[in-house]
Formats: sequence, C-alpha cells, structure tokens
Amino acid sequence: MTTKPGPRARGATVWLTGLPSAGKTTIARHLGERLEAEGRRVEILDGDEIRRFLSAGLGFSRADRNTNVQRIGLVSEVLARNGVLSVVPVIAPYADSREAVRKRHEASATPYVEVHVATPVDVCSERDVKGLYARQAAGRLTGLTGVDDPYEPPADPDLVLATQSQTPEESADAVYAVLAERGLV
Ligand SMILES: Nc1ncnc2c1ncn2[C@@H]1O[C@H](COP(=O)(O)OS(=O)(=O)O)[C@@H](OP(=O)(O)O)[C@H]1O
Ligand SMILES: Nc1ncnc2c1ncn2[C@@H]1O[C@H](COP(=O)(O)OP(=O)(O)O)[C@@H](O)[C@H]1O
Repeated sequence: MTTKPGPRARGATVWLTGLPSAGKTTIARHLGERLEAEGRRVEILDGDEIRRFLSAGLGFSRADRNTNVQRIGLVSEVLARNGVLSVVPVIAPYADSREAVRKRHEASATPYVEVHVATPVDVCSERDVKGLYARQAAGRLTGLTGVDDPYEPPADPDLVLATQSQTPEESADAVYAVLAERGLV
C-alpha cells in the first residue's frame, strides 16, 4: 500500500550534475517514476527541453550556461518551495553558478540536494548517447563539457554516483536513500 502525502509534504530540488552521457536523465526518470508511484508530485526539468523553450537562443559559452542554470534554478526553487520534488538533470559545469542556486534555496529554507553523477569521461565517451563525443573527436563540435570545455566537480556534494559500476536502478535508489535520510520522502 502506498500512502499519499498530506498537503504539507515538503518539496525539494534534486540537482544531478555531471558530464554528457553520465546518466543524469536516466537516473532522473527512474527516481521520478518511483516518487510518482508513491504519490508525490514530481517534475523533471530536462536540460534539452528547457533549452528549446525557457532558454531558447542560449548557447554553451560560460555566460550562457550560467544564465541557463540560474533560470532552471529559479524555476526549480519555486516548484520545490511549493511541495514538488523537482529533479534537475542538467550539466551545470561551473561551481559558482551551482553555488548561487544552492543559496537561492537556502534563502527560502527550501531543501536542496546536490548529486554528482561522477561517471568518468572515458565511460561517457563510450556511451555517447547523443553522438557528441564522436562529433567532437571528428572536429565537428568544440566546447564539449569535460573534453575541451571545463567541468568543475562539486567540492562537497550530498552524493557521488559511480554509475560505471551500478545499474540505473541502483543509482536512483541511492538518491532516494538521501531523500529518505533527510525526511523528504
Ligand atoms: N558543447 C556542449 N557541451 C555540453 N553539452 C552539449 C554541448 N552541445 C550540445 N550539448 C547538449 O546539451 C545538453 C546540455 O545542456 P545543459 O542545459 O544540461 O548544459 S549546461 O548546464 O547549460 O551546461 C547536453 O545534454 P546531456 O547529454 O543530457 O547532458 C548535450 O546533449
Ligand atoms: N548507473 C547508471 N545510471 C544511469 N545511466 C546508466 C547507468 N549505467 C548505465 N547507464 C546508461 O548510460 C546512459 C546515460 O545516458 P543519459 O541518462 O541520457 O545521460 P545524460 O543525461 O547524463 O547525458 C544510458 O544509456 C543509460 O542506460
């Protein structure tokens, strides 16, 4: 039997940061399905979809990535403050912009969970879900995060996932366990 949360169920932002093909989207989907099955309100703020609408026109310069991350951080904080579990599979390569998002959440006492999907770049490049690593290697793409563009790993994340030695279900369960420890599920 699943118990429906009361009207005062606490929301949270779960930010999954990591390289392209690290597993962010896959983990977000598994986690989202589990939380929805338990009756929680869940939103997955998918980076690609956001870039088609809310961040249309932005590229991958440092400034544009920061703008993108701040916009997503704002939307996620509003959702989370209103009881939604907001799951954010977005690269967010720069420590200062992730820190600004964390501060935005702290300012409203809204729970914020930072997960580093720490898949090594050679594994990501083998997975190459969208063919970006191959395009970069062929000289048809520059500025690929983790290859010829920076990725600043989180200094003090709430969780680090080594997805190269886990199934997606195991990774999602590890995130769920952090939410449970914090009393958010
Ligand atoms: N140059 C370059 N570097 C990184 N990623 C690239 C690039 N060009 C396109 N893409 C695709 O765009 C997705 C990343 O968008 P994000 O909004 O998550 O990135 S960021 O936080 O603004 O850096 C990212 O999605 P994921 O693969 O799901 O991470 C890529 O598919
Ligand atoms: N433990 C794991 N967690 C997440 N994805 C995994 C894991 N193990 C293997 N994978 C695979 O890695 C790929 C990750 O792709 P995706 O989730 O789209 O990455 P990202 O959103 O970070 O770009 C998928 O094909 C997925 O099945």
